[in-house]
Amino acid sequence: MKAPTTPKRFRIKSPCSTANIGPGFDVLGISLSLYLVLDVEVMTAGKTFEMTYSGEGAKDVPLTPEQNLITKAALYVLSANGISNLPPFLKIHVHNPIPLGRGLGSSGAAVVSGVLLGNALGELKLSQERLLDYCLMIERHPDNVAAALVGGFVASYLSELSPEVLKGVPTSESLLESVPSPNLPQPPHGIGHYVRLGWAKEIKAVAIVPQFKLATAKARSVLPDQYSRHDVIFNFQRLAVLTTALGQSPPSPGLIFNAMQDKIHQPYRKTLIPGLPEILSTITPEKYDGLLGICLSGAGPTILALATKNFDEIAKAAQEVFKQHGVKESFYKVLDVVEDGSTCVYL
Ligand SMILES: Nc1ncnc2c1ncn2[C@@H]1O[C@H](COP(=O)(O)OP(=O)(O)O)[C@@H](O)[C@H]1O
Ligand SMILES: N[C@@H](CCOP(=O)(O)O)C(=O)O
Repeated sequence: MKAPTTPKRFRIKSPCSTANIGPGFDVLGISLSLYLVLDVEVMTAGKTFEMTYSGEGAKDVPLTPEQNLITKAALYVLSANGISNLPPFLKIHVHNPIPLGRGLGSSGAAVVSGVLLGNALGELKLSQERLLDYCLMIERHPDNVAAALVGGFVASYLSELSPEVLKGVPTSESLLESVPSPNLPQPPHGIGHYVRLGWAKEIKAVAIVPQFKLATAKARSVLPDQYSRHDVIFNFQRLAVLTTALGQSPPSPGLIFNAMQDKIHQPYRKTLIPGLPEILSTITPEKYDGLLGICLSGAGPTILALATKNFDEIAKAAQEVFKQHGVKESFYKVLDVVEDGSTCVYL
C-alpha cells in the first residue's frame, strides 16, 4: 500500500460486550459502556510503523502488526481485498479499558475495531453486513462481535454453510497465523444474521470482575458436544421469554430471574469459576430489591447482574461469595447498555 497524498486521522471506537445472558449461549450479546479506542494517523512521510497502547493488557499485548489481534484483523481484511500490507507511515494509539480474558468481549472489540481499521485503511467501504462476515471469520461465535459492531441488545445466528463452501474456509487460528500473506480468502457472503431487540432503559448491567483470567477457548473446551432434549428445551423456553422480557418496562424480576437460568454452558463452567453455583443461587430478587437476573458474563469469569437499583449491594454480595471461595480480589463496574455500536470517525 502506498502512502496517501494527504495525511488522514481517524478514531475507531468499539464497545465491550456481555454474551449469553444465561440461556442464549452463542446467541445473545449486549454492548456496554466501556470502549476500546484506536487513534489512527496515516501520514505521508515520517516514522514507519508505530503502535502505542494504554490501559488493560498494556504489559502483555504485543505491538507488532503481525502479532497484535487488532492489526492482524486489519491485515486480514486488507489481504482478502488484494492489499498486502499496511500503509508505510502509520501511527496507532490503542486505549483499552476492557479487562482481557474476563468475559467482557475484549477480543470481540479488538476484532471489530481491527476489521474497521482494515476497512478504513483500504478505503474499502464495506457494508455493515460484510464487516460482520469479516469479524466472524476471526471470532467464530457471533454474539460478542454482532453486539460490538451494531450496538444494543442483539440476537444473532450463523448461516449453515454447505460442505463445498466450508472447504474454502480456513479455521480462525490458521487464518490468523497466515496473516500477513497476500490474497487470503474472503469470507463467504452473509454468514452472520442479527436482529436488535428492545431494552428497557432502566436496566443496568453490573459486571463483577474477579482478578483472574479465563481464556474463552479454555471455557469452551469444557462444554460437551451433545445435550439432552430436556436441557435444550429448558434453554429454548427461557431464551424466547427473555428476549422480550428485557424490553418490557417496568421489567419483571420474577419472569427475568427464571428466564436467565441455563443448562447449556454455566453448569459445565462452574469448575473454572470458584463460587459460581453459590452466586447464581443465593443472589436473588427476593434478597436484593432491584435485581432482575444474574449469570456468567460471556465465558466468564465475570458475573453479570441485571438490575434497576441497589447496584453496589448486589455487586458486593457477589464479591463476598468470591472471597469465601478464595477469590480475594475483584472489582465491579455499573455499565449502561449502549446503542451506537462501533464507529469510525474522521478527525
Ligand atoms: N485490545 C486488545 N489488543 C490486542 N489483543 C487483544 C485486545 N483485547 C483482547 N485481545 C486478545 O484477546 C484475548 C482475550 O480474548 P478471550 O479469551 O476471548 O477473552 P475475552 O472474554 O476478554 O474476549 C487476549 O488474551 C488477547 O490475546
Ligand atoms: N458465547 C461465547 C461468548 C464468549 O464471550 P467472551 O466475552 O468470554 O469472549 C461463550 O460463552 O463461549
